[in-house]
Amino acid sequence: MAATARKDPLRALISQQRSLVTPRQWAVEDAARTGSVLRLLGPEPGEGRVVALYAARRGEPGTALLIERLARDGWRILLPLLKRTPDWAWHRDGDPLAPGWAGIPQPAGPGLGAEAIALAEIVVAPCLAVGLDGTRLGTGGGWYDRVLPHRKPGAKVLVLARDEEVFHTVPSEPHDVGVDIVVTQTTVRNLRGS
Ligand SMILES: Nc1nc2c(c(=O)[nH]1)N(C=O)[C@@H](CNc1ccc(C(=O)N[C@@H](CCC(=O)O)C(=O)O)cc1)CN2
Ligand SMILES: Nc1ncnc2c1ncn2[C@@H]1O[C@H](COP(=O)(O)OP(=O)(O)OP(=O)(O)O)[C@@H](O)[C@H]1O
Repeated sequence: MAATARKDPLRALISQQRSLVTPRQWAVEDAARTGSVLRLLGPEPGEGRVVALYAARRGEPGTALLIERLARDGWRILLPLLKRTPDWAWHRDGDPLAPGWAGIPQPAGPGLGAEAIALAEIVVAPCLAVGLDGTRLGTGGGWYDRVLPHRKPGAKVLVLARDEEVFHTVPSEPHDVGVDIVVTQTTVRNLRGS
């Protein structure tokens, strides 16, 4: 079966599993993933360093606490603007986020263009599933596959996932962009030995 046809059943399975996770369980897991990412980025303040994150909606590995902590540590934060064509806007500590496409929180703007991702040294991307070979299964819009090629050379792509969403490999197509780091509630994996 073609990869594209194998993606949807896996998306449905993971979405079903995620729908069974209680708010309490999300909070515990999110706290663990947040701690791991903060440790990975190092103890010193970000001081103007740039990270591109996603603003999670309910039912995705959370980023609210991570965004808050990074902003307070001085990191400059890029968040997606939820148009079909990828775009980014700055998010400053305390700025309100309003629900956009599919209820995902988004900053007010202005849009900086897809290429703004090139400012970031690390990109925290959403996934539904991830392979230890670096394959990533997203929600199906191709948004990250279109924007990640604009990232700075050497910028790491990190995904947040649940333990049961990590496989040896997941269905992928030539346009799919690989992942460097996988953070779950129990593990941090550097996939490219860097
Ligand atoms: N939390 C989270 N953020 C994320 C993603 C995600 O999966 N989860 N994305 C994962 O890829 C990207 C968003 N993907 C998108 C895919 C399609 C459209 C879209 O079709 N927008 C319409 C309607 C806009 C509206 O209603 O305001 C359009 O532009 O016509 C928007 C965003 C980036 N941010
Ligand atoms: N670089 C690209 N340029 C144009 N179209 C693309 C590109 N990457 C992906 N697409 C298109 O986007 C659609 C969805 O791709 P795919 O199923 O890989 O999304 P995804 O990786 O799950 O989603 P996302 O990247 O938003 O998390 C496909 O029809 C694909 O052809």
